[in-house]
Amino acid sequence: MSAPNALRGPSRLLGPLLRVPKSVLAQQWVCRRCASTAALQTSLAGVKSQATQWPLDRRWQQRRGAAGAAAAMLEEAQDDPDSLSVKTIIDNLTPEEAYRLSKVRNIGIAAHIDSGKTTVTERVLYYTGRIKAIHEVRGKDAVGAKMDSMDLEREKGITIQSAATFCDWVKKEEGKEETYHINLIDTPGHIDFTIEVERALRVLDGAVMILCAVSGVQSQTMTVDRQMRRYNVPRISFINKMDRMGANPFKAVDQINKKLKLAAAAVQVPVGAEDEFRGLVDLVTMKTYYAEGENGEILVTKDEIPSEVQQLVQERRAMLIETLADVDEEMANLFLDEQEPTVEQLKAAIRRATIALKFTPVFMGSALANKFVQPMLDGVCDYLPNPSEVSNTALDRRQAEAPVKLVPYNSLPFVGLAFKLEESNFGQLTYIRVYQGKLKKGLNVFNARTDKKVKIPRIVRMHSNEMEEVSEIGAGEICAVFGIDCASGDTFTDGQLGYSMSSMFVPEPVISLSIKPKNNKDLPNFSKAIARFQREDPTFRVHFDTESEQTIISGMGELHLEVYVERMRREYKVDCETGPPQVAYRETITKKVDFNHLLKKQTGGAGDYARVAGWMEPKGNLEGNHFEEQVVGGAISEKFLFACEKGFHLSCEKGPLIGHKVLGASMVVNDGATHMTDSSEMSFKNATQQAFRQAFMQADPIVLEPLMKTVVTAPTEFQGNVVGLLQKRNAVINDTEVGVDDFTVWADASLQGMFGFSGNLRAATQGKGEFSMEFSHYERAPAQLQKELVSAYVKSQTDRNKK
Ligand SMILES: Nc1nc2c(ncn2[C@@H]2O[C@H](COP(=O)(O)OP(=O)(O)OP(=O)(O)O)[C@@H](O)[C@H]2O)c(=O)[nH]1
Repeated sequence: MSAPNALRGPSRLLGPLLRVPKSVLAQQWVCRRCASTAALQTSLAGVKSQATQWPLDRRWQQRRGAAGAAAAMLEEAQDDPDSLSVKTIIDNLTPEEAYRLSKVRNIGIAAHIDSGKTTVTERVLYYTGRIKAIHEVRGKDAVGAKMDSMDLEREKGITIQSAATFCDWVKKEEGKEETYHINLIDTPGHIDFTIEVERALRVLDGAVMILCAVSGVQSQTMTVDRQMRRYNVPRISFINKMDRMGANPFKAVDQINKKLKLAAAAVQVPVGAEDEFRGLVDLVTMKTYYAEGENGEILVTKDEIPSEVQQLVQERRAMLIETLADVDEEMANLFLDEQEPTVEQLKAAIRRATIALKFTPVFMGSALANKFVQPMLDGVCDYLPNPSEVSNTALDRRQAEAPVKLVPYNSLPFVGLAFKLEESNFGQLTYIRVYQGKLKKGLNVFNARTDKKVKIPRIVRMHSNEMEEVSEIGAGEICAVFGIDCASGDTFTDGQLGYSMSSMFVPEPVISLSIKPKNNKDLPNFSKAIARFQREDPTFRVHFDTESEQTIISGMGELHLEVYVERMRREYKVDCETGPPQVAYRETITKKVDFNHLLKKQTGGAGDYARVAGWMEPKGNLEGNHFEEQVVGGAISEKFLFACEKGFHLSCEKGPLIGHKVLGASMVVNDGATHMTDSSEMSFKNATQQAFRQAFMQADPIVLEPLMKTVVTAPTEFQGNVVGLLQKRNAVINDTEVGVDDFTVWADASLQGMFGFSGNLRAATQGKGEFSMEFSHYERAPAQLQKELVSAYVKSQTDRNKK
């Protein structure tokens, strides 16, 4: 049996847009080979037609009465752009709804690898009474932290999947107690699992950015900073590991200001340092806290500020006020009038500036030493927005995709976004952020992409891998539902609204491997696992390469793919064989070339006739490819030109030089000829593909390779070893920073050159070095590498033709 035509060629890492129909076919093909129709169906279900037919505006008009004042207000607000402010919405909330929302926080915890996200989250759960005992990441009791529920996470001591939980924090202030409901997502730090951070930040209203008190801003801090900016997520910062030798929170504050270019100021000053770290002075209230109790659960507040930090407290408080005055008008006025702000004025200014994304207040503590996670939790309540203070919009597909504001009223029609899928023992679990209206058990909801109606059978609140069943979830909250078939990023509405929300940013994979089960009897489980992983993780891609007859998995890095191979073994009992990792090369052209190509075949019956002429040239950038027709006088009719364009895009999927995708090529067709009977869409498509191939090869084609931003950190004594390792791999070192006991190197390195680096680094640093790599851009491959790749491709083509 031969593979479908469209799939001929490896097209290793198919792009997300063009890929949709092709990957469906690819999955079909993989699944057919694996003889698993169940897997085929599930794979297909994930990538249905993008075309959406909206249900008519059926009940909306009739229901307006029922939705009441809120709906009328919203409609008015949508009609009048000036009234579309968050303030209008808040001012019109009923007191009950305003109160409910003011006590909700949806937050994420994001940071560089090993900064202590999971350890902090464990303390949050403990202090809020969600768990009864503290267990450590890689702890001696072998239980492991609550949020690292996967065995693999506990063994490796890293977070692989983000985990959601919720808790109630009773904030005590001046004898008053207020309970806040916090939905929290702990995200992985490793760049290979970056999609988990993307999707969490897409739906959260605020974040806690954790930094290590010794290392400060690290490479992944910069990545999460970019991600928080991408989704406009306000953040507070928490400097963890204050107990470590060399801890310097103010260096980290400085780095947030300078490296992240975000105004930051400490809102606390430590009392004692490193293993003597014992207290904190709050610069807003000017009170001192000490942690007592077996697990630091008792916070003792004192009015006196210890004499040894009094001067530092004055300096740092002045810096806090000055920094705020730079970003907040009210504070600037007080500052200019030389007035001392009150506690309320300071808190209000920090809150305004944080929510306006202009400032981050910096808290500090040591999660492992059970010190001062509670004041950070107060900071979440005081300074991060509630759901009604964040602007969320959808596109109204019935109104030419006009942006519409989503309002967290319970009484409005339901709108929610499925941001994460996970297979559980009870079936597919879909995490949903409810933006508007209520999600109720038994409610019929419509998937905005497929327009399919589904009934919500079960709603749960997640607590890591445990769940609590609920009958409804209010606007502005996060939950998970069972039994709905959808893809990550799908919008659900109750059918009255034609709304669709933007999905999260999905980075392109850069590395691939061939994979097959060691044992043929495992094929059905293998395809089941592949279908599941693909559905859950949009950065994990699979296609079948018809030339090598291999299944190819692609992802964000070696660790990413390793984890899936390991999960296949553990969760599906399938041992796999994998090939060496492959790089997602690209091809492009470097000069302009004219073409004039005639396809003419007469083999009895209807022939093939198509002539296409024009030119190919570099597009000027590497963002996709470009096709244009400039035919005058009807030399080629409209429908044949459409076929030419199709031929062009097909050619770009598999370049003539080494069979990888083409980037940055532009093709203009400005002339041609048609035959009365022998011309067809097929002949024009084929003629364009042939012209493309010839012109491409004359246009000095080159291979592009992915360059990776690489950051290595290790104890200073290993600096020579690490630099030597990087140089051996032809990395270009851009910067080095030597800290108290660690040093960090920033380098640009080719992905190919970095294969297997983690093993070498481990050996060269006694396992103490760590590194991260993130795709930066494509760059021309060295001539020798291009030569090798071209000859390997030519050989594989010749071998194939001989078969
Ligand atoms: N000294 C010290 N070590 C800490 C502190 N907090 C966490 N650690 C340790 O740092 C290591 C990493 O902690 P995790 O909580 O797993 O860090 P993470 O940021 O969740 O890690 P990833 O999700 O894998 O990026 C563990 O060995 C912790 O015990 C702290 O306050 N002080």
